[in-house]
Amino acid sequence: MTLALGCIADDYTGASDLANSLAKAGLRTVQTIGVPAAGLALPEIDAIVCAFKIRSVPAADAVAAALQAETWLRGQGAGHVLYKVCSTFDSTDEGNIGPVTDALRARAGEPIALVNSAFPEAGRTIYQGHLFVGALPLNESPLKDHPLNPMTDANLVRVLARQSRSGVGLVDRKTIAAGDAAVAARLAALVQEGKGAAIADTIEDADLETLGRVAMTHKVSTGASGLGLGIARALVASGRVRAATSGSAGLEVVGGPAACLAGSCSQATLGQIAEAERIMPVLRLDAERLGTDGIAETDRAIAFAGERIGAGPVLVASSGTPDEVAAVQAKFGRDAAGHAIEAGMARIAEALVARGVRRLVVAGGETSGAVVERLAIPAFRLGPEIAPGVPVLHALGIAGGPMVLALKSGNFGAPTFFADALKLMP
Ligand SMILES: Nc1ncnc2c1ncn2[C@@H]1O[C@H](COP(=O)(O)OP(=O)(O)O)[C@@H](O)[C@H]1O
Ligand SMILES: O=C(O)[C@@H](O)C(=O)COP(=O)(O)O
Repeated sequence: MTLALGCIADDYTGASDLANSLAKAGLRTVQTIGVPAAGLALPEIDAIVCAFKIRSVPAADAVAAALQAETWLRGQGAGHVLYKVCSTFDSTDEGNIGPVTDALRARAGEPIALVNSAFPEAGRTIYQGHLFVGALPLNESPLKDHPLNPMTDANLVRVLARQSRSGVGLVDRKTIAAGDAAVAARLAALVQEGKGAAIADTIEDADLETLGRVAMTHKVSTGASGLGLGIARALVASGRVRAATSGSAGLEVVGGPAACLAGSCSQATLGQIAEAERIMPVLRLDAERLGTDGIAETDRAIAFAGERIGAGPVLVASSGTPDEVAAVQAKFGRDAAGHAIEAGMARIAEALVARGVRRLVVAGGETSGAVVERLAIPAFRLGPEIAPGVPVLHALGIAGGPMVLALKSGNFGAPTFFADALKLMP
């Protein structure tokens, strides 16, 4: 197997979002959880997305994981490695986008890395280095209230510079509209100025196609699904990959009980939980009690779901409003609160799978990471798309028969997302 593209994703929902974009562009794609064990049989594929949970861990740990994956992906033949980050640039001044990009670039011996988190299909655009979420600058969007990485500056050149060893420059829209040679010349000029990373503007998919072609002339880049799409289209257009009619599988019946878990506190997920209350039993966890008496609170959820899953899907949610999140964080601290709640969600998932659940929907990137790690699923192949950036995932390499999951980025999906997902997970 020779890979056309190797990807390292900083969270699990982001990984499936990217894998979905690559598959839609015709690349045969598999998502692995970390670097897979040597024995895992992979089908003939064009791209691998190695999913990690390294968005909110200490920078040194994120760098170590990414470098390990880079070595493995290069060993599989990947000429280009894309570091997949969130389209809303989720990070703090400590990292981890800057430290990992610096490390991957140094490892590849490249003078500069293109960095672009745009995903126009999901409303993420970049102009003069400023990231917009729909019509709002990042710092005015709901991301300002993210429980782990509140985004308070829309200027990605500044945001990345604060967390990078290298200087950061801008490739503006006018340069991108002028084409590949103009972008290459701008990157060369930035290298002369001593910059090691370049934020690139993007308003529409055509910009991503230019950036994808230019990225492929380098060994490493950093971006979200949009840049992945640009790179995939460049690979197909250049003839390096023959596009499959569809890089993902169609609808497959798995059957058995279904459950949904929500740990995202995004506005989108809060709305989706409210909507789900119209069609399925919903248990709202007491987040504070998860911190003080996690076993009792998760036992309550396991009993609630266990009594009902025979009759239809159920939803268990820890999600809270910004004020509720602030209160829990004031009591336990930001990281400890997040860890305790994630551990609770993982325990509930494990118990529900032990009770026969084979169809599982999880909302939230960190939450999905905690759940998938606990379930020890080594890899996924792609199923149909539920919403932009959210595919159905078929578990590979597990015992106990087929299992499907949907790992939803907190911000993604229509208000009816939980029902939409279950419809495509029969
Ligand atoms: N009620 C709550 N109070 C405080 N933190 C919470 C609450 N519910 C969930 N969390 C934590 O908030 C974080 C949400 O992150 P994540 O799951 O990645 O969602 P998103 O996809 O929206 O970023 C997780 O660490 C989760 O454990
Ligand atoms: O790029 C994106 O927006 C998503 O792929 C993603 O990474 C979302 O992260 P979470 O919101 O933490 O799920």
